[in-house]
Amino acid sequence: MPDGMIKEPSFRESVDLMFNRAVSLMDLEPGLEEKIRVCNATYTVRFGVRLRGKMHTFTGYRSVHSEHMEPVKGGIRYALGVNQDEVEALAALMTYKCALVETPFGGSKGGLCIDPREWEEHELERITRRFAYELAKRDLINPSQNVPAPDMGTGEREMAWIADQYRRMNTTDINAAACVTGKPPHAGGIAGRVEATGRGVQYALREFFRHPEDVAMAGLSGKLDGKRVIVQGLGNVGYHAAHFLETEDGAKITGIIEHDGALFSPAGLDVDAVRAWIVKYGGVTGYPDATHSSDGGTVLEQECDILIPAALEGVIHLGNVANIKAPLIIEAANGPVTAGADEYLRDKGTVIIPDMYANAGGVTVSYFEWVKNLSHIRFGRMQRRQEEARHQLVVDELERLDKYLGDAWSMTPDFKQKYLRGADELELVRSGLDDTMRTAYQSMREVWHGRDDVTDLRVAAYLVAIDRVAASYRAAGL
Ligand SMILES: NC(=O)c1ccc[n+]([C@@H]2O[C@H](COP(=O)([O-])OP(=O)(O)OC[C@H]3O[C@@H](n4cnc5c(N)ncnc54)[C@H](O)[C@@H]3O)[C@@H](O)[C@H]2O)c1
Repeated sequence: MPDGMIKEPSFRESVDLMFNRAVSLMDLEPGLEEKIRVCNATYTVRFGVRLRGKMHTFTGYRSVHSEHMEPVKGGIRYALGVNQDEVEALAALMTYKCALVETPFGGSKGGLCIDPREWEEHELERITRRFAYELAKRDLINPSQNVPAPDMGTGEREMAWIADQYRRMNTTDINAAACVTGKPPHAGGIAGRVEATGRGVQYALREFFRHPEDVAMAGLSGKLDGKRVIVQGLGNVGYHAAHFLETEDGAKITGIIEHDGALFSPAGLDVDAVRAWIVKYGGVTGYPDATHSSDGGTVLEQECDILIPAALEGVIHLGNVANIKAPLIIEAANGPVTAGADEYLRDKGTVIIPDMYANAGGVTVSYFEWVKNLSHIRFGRMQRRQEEARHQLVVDELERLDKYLGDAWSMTPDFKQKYLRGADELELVRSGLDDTMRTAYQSMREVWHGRDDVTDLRVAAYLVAIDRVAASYRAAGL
């Protein structure tokens, strides 16, 4: 967070400032700008759970930023610092993110003030079920109105509890599984959701590096191979991004910053080994094959090619921005750069791939999961229909061969299966995600390069997103 000396806007104000910068370049009809910007409603709940012999009171939030499309969508965060300003900022980012990647949702976000590490699993289950009950009875969890997902401090396990709680409260709702996404595969989830946000970060970087002019704007050249990367937060998003970049693109992860300090190794860290150490010991302290610093901030400021903040908001602020050396920052976390730091970096020429695009992989694959749940059909099978339509001639030919060859098909089972059953779910999810990340990048890029008054990707992303939200308000006649 900022040094005490420097007063910066809150997270929500920071998001609004970025929004206003984009709106000043648009020609929206009077009143529409405000309607889009404001948060529609935030529900605060305080509930008690009897644990360890006494009653504990917990505070939670669910904020609905925009219902221009329903259901609204956004994760549930478990962290001690959760507050109304934060959930409203995150809900607003969800509205713009969904519009940018064209998932048909409004924006929402929730949070519970809790340190999950302080509680046993069975205690967390009781707390989560009670929180889910409080939200579901007000339709703040509902397959057609409000669909949560994982965020910091939550994952598949919590989503399975939430889905089960909703199902118990709505036993006749045939679409109950679609009330939340990010569920484990055996509880209605979809392959590839856990990795989705980090995978999306990788796809976003691959798309960026497909455009040498864009790469040159960051003062870089070449491909991802050999690029020095520093990652802050080796949780769900940071780990998957770092793991895929290291193992599939040849990037060198030179720094990893965690809650208890940071590791640095110019030769490159073994991401899986660091992750295993964190899982075992709760942090990076003591990890043997790197230089350890108890002050994570020093590694954030190290030389590198790509900086990936993947933990908290507001980590690059007016107090440290002058020391940030990375020429390219990809915002895997939501809001890691404050509005003031953003302006400083823009003036310096640092290229920032903004959060609303960079971490949209999660909501994209959540959309696939929601569609899968509502369709009540195995995802691969549904996709097969499209495949078949596209390859109708091939399918006709296969059927003809089927009749002709009969049992002889057993000689080529893989070939036949591939065509007649469709690709497997993970393959489909990954290709759908890749396609989404490419298309969204193109839409931002057209604005970035196509308008003289647009000099950065963040404002380009806001322009595309706000334009789409405005169009849906106009269409609805509001
Ligand atoms: N999970 C998702 O699908 C998803 C989707 C979109 C955006 N995001 C955003 O990505 C960010 C991370 O989410 P996540 O799901 O990976 O959370 P997570 O809880 O899985 O991981 C967060 C990691 O950050 C570390 N951390 C905490 N405080 C830190 C500090 N001060 N310095 C360095 N590291 C610290 C934690 O120890 C943990 O390893 C958040 O901003 C979240 O809103 C997550």
